[in-house]
Amino acid sequence: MNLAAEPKRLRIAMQKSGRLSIESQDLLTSCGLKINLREQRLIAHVENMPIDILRVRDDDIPGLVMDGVCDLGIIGENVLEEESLQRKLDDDSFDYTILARLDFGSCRLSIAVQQEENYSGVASLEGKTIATTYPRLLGRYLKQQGVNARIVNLKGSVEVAPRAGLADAICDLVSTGATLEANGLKEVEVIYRSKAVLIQRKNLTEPRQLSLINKLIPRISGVMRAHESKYIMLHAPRNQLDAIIDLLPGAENPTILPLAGNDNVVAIHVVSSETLFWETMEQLKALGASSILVLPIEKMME
Ligand SMILES: Nc1ncnc2c1ncn2[C@@H]1O[C@H](COP(=O)(O)OP(=O)(O)OP(=O)(O)O)[C@@H](O)[C@H]1O
Ligand SMILES: O=P(O)(O)OC[C@H]1O[C@H](OP(=O)(O)OP(=O)(O)O)[C@H](O)[C@@H]1O
Ligand SMILES: [Mg+2]
Repeated sequence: MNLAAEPKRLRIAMQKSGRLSIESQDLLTSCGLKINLREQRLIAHVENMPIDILRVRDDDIPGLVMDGVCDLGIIGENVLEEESLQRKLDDDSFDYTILARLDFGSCRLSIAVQQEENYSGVASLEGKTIATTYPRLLGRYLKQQGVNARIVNLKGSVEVAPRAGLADAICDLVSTGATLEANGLKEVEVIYRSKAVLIQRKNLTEPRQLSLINKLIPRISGVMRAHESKYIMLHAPRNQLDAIIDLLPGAENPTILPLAGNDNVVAIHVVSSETLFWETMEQLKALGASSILVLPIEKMME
């Protein structure tokens, strides 16, 4: 067998274990990739497509894609942007393309100070020490704000730095704010908002790989659209049809079906682009609707 003539398998890097790993894997699985992750291996083969999944620390993913070791990567924008800024400073290459902004990994990079501190704006950080895992993003923000502060680069446990006397403030990822609260800190400035993204390396030219990517992208959009959408079914009295349809979010073209043996009631089926809130369900019920079902949608293609 002539191995050199074998087309290369597409390599996708994703986080092995952490905040992005389950959703990255679920996304790929929902796109039809059969991934065998039973073994704790670095590389997992996709059984039904010429794709390999590399499972690594998230910090390594931007570099693996920028250096062309992997073709695609799923990564938080915060880590991607930090790596890009670092590479710019080092005069290193930092080329990539964002193929899709994903619907998970939402968080913000924020500056926080001790709860009892009298914070009066970003200027009050002048001359202070700020601990962070994101020195380049923080450095860029402080420069834009014209503030001189000392940045202490920590790889973890940033939130304990003020109490440990290592810093006056921190700059760390926040989602619910529970970590800050548990450590006696308050969020005072949001400096960056992040989501997970799918990135592609530059200079990817192999036709078979490009056609695989062109197949994956609409599937990813379809999965994300399905996550946002719901299939709603209900029974409605005919004389309240208009009022009921008005209450259904995104129900431009509902399907109206007759019910056997009852001319006064119809079934309404609708794909809604939004969640149906309990309040709306209660209003529907008050208008005489019954048997209201809200179902998740697995896949969508238009
Ligand atoms: N609280 C959060 N809520 C939502 N997304 C988050 C949250 N914290 C982090 N993220 C996103 O998930 C990414 C990975 O976070 P995680 O905490 O798993 O990283 P890590 O500890 O550096 O993992 P690794 O061991 O792979 O280096 C972050 O870079 C960010 O994009
Ligand atoms: O605002 P919250 O909802 O509390 O989330 C914020 C925390 O989440 C992340 O850490 P994670 O829990 O992933 O653990 P890690 O510090 O080990 O990465 C992040 O580094 C914060 O510490
Ligand atoms: Mg990491």
